[in-house]
Amino acid sequence: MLHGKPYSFAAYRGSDDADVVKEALSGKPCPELSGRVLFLESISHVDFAYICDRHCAAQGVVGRDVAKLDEETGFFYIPDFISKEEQQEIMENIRVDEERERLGRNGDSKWFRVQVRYVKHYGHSFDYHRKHIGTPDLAASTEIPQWMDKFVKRAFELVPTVTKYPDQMTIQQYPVGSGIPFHTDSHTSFGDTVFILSLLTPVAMDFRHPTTRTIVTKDLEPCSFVVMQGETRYGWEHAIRIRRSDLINGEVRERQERWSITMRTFNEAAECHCRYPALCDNDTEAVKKIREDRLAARRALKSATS
Ligand SMILES: O=C(O)CCC(=O)C(=O)O
Ligand SMILES: [Fe+2]
Repeated sequence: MLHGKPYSFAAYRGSDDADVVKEALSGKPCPELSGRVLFLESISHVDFAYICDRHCAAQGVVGRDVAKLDEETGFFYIPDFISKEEQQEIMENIRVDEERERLGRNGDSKWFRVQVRYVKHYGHSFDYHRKHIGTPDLAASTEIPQWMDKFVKRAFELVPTVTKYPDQMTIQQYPVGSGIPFHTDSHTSFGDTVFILSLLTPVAMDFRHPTTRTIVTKDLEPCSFVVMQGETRYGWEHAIRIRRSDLINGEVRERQERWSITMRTFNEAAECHCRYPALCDNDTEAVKKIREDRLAARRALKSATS
């Protein structure tokens, strides 16, 4: 950037939107600027959620300045949700399914590496590049495994606000030192409830509020279960920091390999009408296109079957 030259920044929700604008405007005379030529460049590290939510807060869209996450704000934490024996059972089921799937597919695996962690999807896959539901071939199966059934039923019993049976599940393996960057689970990919079952070792999960930048750290113990709904699910981001240890109650705790199982419901309409626009992907060009494509597919199916 040259000194003494004026620059402006525009924030987009994703690089696809930024690319569309660049393609349409850059290097061309702009009638609104008396024909002056605009030169656009894109960068990927502006924290658009922060900028956008500051703007929304000024308009009173996001009102609350909370520094706590609890059941009132949609954060449910259930320690010892499963027993150590059940944890063993789950790890064994993961291993057995893996063997069966490998045999069925001539050794082809549905485990994928994302940064340093490994992920495997059931029911619906997730495309981390597009930040939305991925193609069916990337999922290990069209349903979530039957061996999770009793745990889902347990969640229904323990958390009365859980009302929908999940149809998407992701198993993740976190090697020591790995994590997941700050994100909110895509609003238009999934419904209003996200489950996290933590396996084998503990980890600190950070939640970040986009307006206040408050960080709330929750320690996720092995065998614990988290339900995220409402404000926690839609209005905060969450992350597991990329590091080899966590500071818990003033003590350094070395990390060990961790596993997790997350479950969600598929958002068929790909629409979201939440009160948290800064973290919502409802109005992005990419999601508008997804809605159009799904509608076209439904129409094509209808005309083929009528
Ligand atoms: O593994 C976890 O505990 C959380 C994973 C997560 O946030 C996600 O997959 O969206
Ligand atoms: Fe997440």
